[in-house]
Amino acid sequence: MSKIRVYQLAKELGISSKELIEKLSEFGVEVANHMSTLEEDEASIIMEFYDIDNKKPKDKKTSKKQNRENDETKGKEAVHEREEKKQESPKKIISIPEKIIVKDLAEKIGKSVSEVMGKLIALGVFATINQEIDFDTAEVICGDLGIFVEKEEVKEEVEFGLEQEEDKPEDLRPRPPVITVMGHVDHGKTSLLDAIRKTNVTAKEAGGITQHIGASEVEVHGNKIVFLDTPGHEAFTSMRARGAKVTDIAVLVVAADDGVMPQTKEAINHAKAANVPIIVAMNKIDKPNINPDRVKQELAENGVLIEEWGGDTICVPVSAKSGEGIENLLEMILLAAEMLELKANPKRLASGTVIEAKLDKGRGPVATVLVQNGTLKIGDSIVAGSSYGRVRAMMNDKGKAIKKAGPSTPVEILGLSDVPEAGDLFHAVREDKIARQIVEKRKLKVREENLNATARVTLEDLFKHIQEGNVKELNIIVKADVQGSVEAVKQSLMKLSNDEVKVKVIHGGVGTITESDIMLASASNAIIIGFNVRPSSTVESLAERENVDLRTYRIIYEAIEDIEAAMKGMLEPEYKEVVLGKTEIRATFKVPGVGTIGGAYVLDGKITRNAKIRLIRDGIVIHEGEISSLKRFKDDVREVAAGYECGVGIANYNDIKEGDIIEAFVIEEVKRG
Ligand SMILES: Nc1nc2c(ncn2[C@@H]2O[C@H](COP(=O)(O)OP(=O)(O)OP(=O)(O)O)[C@@H](O)[C@H]2O)c(=O)[nH]1
Repeated sequence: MSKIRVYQLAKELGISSKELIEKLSEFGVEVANHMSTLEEDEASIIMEFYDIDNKKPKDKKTSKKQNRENDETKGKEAVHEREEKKQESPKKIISIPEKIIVKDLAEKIGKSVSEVMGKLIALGVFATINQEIDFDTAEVICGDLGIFVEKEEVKEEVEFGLEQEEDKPEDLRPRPPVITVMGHVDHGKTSLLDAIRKTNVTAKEAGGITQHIGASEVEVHGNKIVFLDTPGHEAFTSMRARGAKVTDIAVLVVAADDGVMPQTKEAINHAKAANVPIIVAMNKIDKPNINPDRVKQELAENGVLIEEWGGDTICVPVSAKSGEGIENLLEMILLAAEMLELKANPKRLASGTVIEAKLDKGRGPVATVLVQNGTLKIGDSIVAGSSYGRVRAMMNDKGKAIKKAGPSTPVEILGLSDVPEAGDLFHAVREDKIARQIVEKRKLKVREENLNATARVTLEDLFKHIQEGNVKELNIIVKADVQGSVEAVKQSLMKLSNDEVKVKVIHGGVGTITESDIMLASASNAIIIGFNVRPSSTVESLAERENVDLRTYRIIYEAIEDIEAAMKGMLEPEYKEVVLGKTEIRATFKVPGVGTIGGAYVLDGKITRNAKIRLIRDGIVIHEGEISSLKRFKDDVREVAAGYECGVGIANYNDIKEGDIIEAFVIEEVKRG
């Protein structure tokens, strides 16, 4: 038997937890309450005392005969109890939340409040009728009352009314397909999108200027098709990674003169992984020396078998340059969409995905959203990722203000509190309050996750995170003494990006490392790099508390080397710096033939004669070197501890001023575990 909770053991013994707690106390085992855990030996003392079969305390004087009689009666009772169970209806399991108010629990399980409270008191829990009890306690009480309960999975959606009820079949209407264009670089994705939009410019839209909002609608014989403007499988997959499923059909652009290339293969795999059907647009057919058959062969080799070769993938020859085949491609898209029977319910509250978002100086947060179900209207309260608000204005892809947007409509919206991220899902909700509550809850969750130290990136374990696929972006904050260094570091760091990890400098600035830098790093899981700047002790301890990896360097290339090595899993910090303490210069004295000596006070830690030091003025390192003399009164000393005064001389350095801080440190070898 392993560890067991008091209430569980009480249940096994068929006694109340209160009774068990009292009994445990008699045996010298003090427990706090019914939820306390008992060690194996503690539990076995009690098990020995109680006869588990009888569920009664053992009476040592009971004769064997009596025991036999007891057994017989017990047998009879058991048979009777069986018979009784047969007549009972099957037990229902009641779902209750993580926390529940006493009277709500009573109502839920169909018992009187006094009955529930009675059980609570028996457990040693003195809760009032309006007080909350946790699931574990509720489970025990319900168990005593012969009711099975299970923990309710409270989904945010359900809690806040985002619950997606099944649409009724009669409410469903056909909706336009949403297309992503993918393919190898230079095979003509952008040209194809442009050509498609051009074929669609009607005389009414004079000048044919298409507003760039992240997605555009084209109309073919009265049917709409929506194209996402950001071509490429990276955008497609990054959305998908965020849980958004936006694309109905992928158009795979393959240049007829080039064939299947590495990114074509990637695009195929990404579309397949998402279960999105592919239509091949064989582009550049206007060019001489093309070989469509070879391209089809290569496609087949990569798992895309086109119709004329017995497969089910449509292949349309096109030229984005001359416009040839574009109409045909659009018709084929409509045909394929028809097969998919895409439907949505325009009657419900809108939901969909954020396609693009930015902060506009004049208009505030601007987001392009694709409505995927329901109808979005001006004035609707919405929540998108960690932002919420009311739709103040809506604009379609032609730049026209609109009042409502149905399924498969891309619209630019104004009115959000913050800039959401591409790939965030959005929902219209019944009232502002709900939107706000959802966002507050989401932000709290993000913060909690960020506080989870194990999720933090440090250079030491960066490689491991990369290999496990946990890190796709390495966020870095750069602080330096001069702007030139900030820029230089930023540039060099960004160049370290590779296929697996994007190195991103999320913030850079001149000056010492501040508390706000630490909080930014903490919220964005970033590493802080400082050049010739030192954090104050307060900032250092905040970094420690927030588990932020903070590193300071004197030479730029050393930082770059460290990060590069960390990304390759070869970081070998054989030595590390250990700060001994900080000493403040309170006066200076010129000593002829020696130089400037600082009259100093050790603020924290200690200063030692053989330590290395750096001289810090207003958070900026102005000198790094060694101590030339350390004295208390007239005597040379090896070290001076916090709270004592001393005289400090710095080797070959005289520019010491009142208020300067001397940070003493030693270099220690790091034992790599
Ligand atoms: N002859 C000919 N050239 C084309 C055609 N389509 C595109 N091009 C040319 O091919 C080159 C690449 O086209 P893009 O549309 O920029 O290709 P892309 O796939 O969007 O490229 P990235 O955006 O860089 O990935 C450009 O020089 C186009 O003018 C076509 O149908 N015929």
